[in-house]
Amino acid sequence: MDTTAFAQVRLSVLAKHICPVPNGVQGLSLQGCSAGDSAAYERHNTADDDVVIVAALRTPLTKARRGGLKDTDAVDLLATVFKAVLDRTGVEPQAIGDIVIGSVLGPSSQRANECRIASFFAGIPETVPVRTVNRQCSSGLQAIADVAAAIRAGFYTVGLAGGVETMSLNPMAWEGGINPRIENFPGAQGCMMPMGVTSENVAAKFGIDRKSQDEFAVRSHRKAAAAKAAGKFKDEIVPVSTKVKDPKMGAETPVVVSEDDGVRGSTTVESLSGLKPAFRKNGTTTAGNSSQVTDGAAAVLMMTRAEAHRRGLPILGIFRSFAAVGVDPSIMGIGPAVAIPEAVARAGLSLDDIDVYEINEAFASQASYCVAKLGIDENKVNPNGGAIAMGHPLGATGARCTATLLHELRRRGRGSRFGVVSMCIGSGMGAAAVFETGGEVDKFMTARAVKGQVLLSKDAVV
Ligand SMILES: CC(=O)SCCNC(=O)CCNC(=O)[C@H](O)C(C)(C)COP(=O)(O)OP(=O)(O)OC[C@H]1O[C@@H](n2cnc3c(N)ncnc32)[C@H](O)[C@@H]1OP(=O)(O)O
Repeated sequence: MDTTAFAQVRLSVLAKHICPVPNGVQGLSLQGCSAGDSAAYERHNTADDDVVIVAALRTPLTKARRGGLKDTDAVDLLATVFKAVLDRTGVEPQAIGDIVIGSVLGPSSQRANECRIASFFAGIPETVPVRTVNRQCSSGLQAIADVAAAIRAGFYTVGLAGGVETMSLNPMAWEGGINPRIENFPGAQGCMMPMGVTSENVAAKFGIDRKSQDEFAVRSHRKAAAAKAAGKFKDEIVPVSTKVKDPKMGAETPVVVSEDDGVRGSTTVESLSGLKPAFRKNGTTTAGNSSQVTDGAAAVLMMTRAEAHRRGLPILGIFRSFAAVGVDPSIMGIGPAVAIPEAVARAGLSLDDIDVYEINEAFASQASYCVAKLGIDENKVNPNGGAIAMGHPLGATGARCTATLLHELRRRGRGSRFGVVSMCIGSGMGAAAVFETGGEVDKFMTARAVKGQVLLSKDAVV
C-alpha cells in the first residue's frame, strides 16, 4: 500500500471513530478544514443535525420564446433535475420526506400539480409528497430555506428543494382587475410597478448612471463567458433532452440542450451604449443591462449531516442561515442590501467572513447599488457571471444561484469557506441565505472534537 492509500485508510478508520453516531447524539463531528475560525462559527458548527446539501444541479438557462427550452413544460424541466440529483447521489427516492418547489408564474394550483407529476416522471414513488412555494423571485431560495427548516425541526431527514419557471409558456402578467383602494396606499401602488420601472427608480434615486450599469453588465457577460469556456458550468448543468417547435410550421425537432444561451462574451460598453431604454423614456435600463426572460429549473438535495455521513455522501455545502426582509416596493431592487446583513448576522458572521456572493442580477442598477451599499469587493460577487448574462428564470433562480455558489466553493477548496445567495423580490422584499462549504473530506479532512475544541491536522492524524 503506498503512502497516500495508507493515509486514506487511516483517515477513514479515524473518521468512523469520530463521526457523529446516526441516532443524532451530538459529540464529535467531521468536517472540512478551511480558513478562519470565528467564535460564532464554533457555536454553530457543532451539530450532527446540521442541514447539508449533497447535490445541487440545474438545467441550462435559455431565452424565453427563442431558446432551446421554449417548448419544454415545467414538468419536463423539473423531472430532469429531480432525476439527476437522485442519480448522482444514489439516494433512493422513497427516502425523500418532502419536495418543495419555488415557482412564480402560471396558475398556482396547476403548477403544484405539475410538480407532483414531475416527481412521478422522475421515478419518485407516490408516497413522497410535493408542495410549491411562491416568494416571487426568491422562490427557489425560499424552497431551500423551507426544507432546511423542516429538516431542522425533525419533520424528515432528507428533503428535495428547487425551483422552476417557463417564462415562455407563462409570461409575466397581472390577471383580473386592480383593487381601487390601492390609491390610498403608496406601498401597495409600488407593488403594481413593472420590475423594469423599479430598476429605473433605483438608478434615479441612488445615482446609478447608464455607463456604470452597462459596465456592470459587461463584467457579468465576461465572467460568464470565462466560466463557460473553463467548463465550470458542467459541474452544475444537467442537459435536457427535449424538442423545439418551428414557430411557423409547428414541426418538432428533438434536441439536447446543454448550455446557457444568453452569454455574450463579446459584449462591450460601446455595444450596449446604443440600446434604447426598455422601460422609461430617457431611462437607463435596457435589454443589455437587464436580466433576460428565461426558462429553466434547479434542484437541491438536502439532509442532516449525520444522514450524509451514514450514506458516505460528500457534503457540498452546509445551510447556515436565512433571512427575508421587506423594503419599499417601488425600489424593490435594494432588497439584497438589507437581507444580506440580516442573514449574515443570523449565521453569527460578519460581511468580512463571506468569500463569495451570488447576488441575483435582476438589473445592473439594483445589483451594483447593493454591492456598493454593502461595501463588498466586487471580485467576490458573482465570480461566474450572473443573471444579466445567464438569465433569470424567476422561481428557479434561488436554487440556480445556490448550485453555482456551492460548486464554486467546492472548486476553491480550502481557500473559501462561506457564501451568500441573495435576491431582490418584486413587491418589495429581499431574501438571503448563508452557506458554508462542506469541505472536501477526502482532501482536507480534519477531526474536530467539538466539545473540547481539539483540532487534529491531517498530518497529525496519519
Ligand atoms: C425581483 C426580480 O428579480 S425582478 C426581475 C424580473 N425579470 C424581469 O423583469 C425581466 C427583465 N427583462 C425584460 O423584461 C426583457 O429582457 C427586456 C424588456 C429588458 C428586453 O427584452 P427583449 O427586447 O426581448 O430583449 P432581448 O434579450 O431579445 O434583446 C434585444 C436586443 O438587445 C440587444 N442586446 C441585448 N443584450 C445585448 C448584449 N449583451 N450585447 C449587445 N446587444 C445586446 C440585441 O440586439 C438583442 O437582440 P438579439 O438578441 O436579436 O441580438
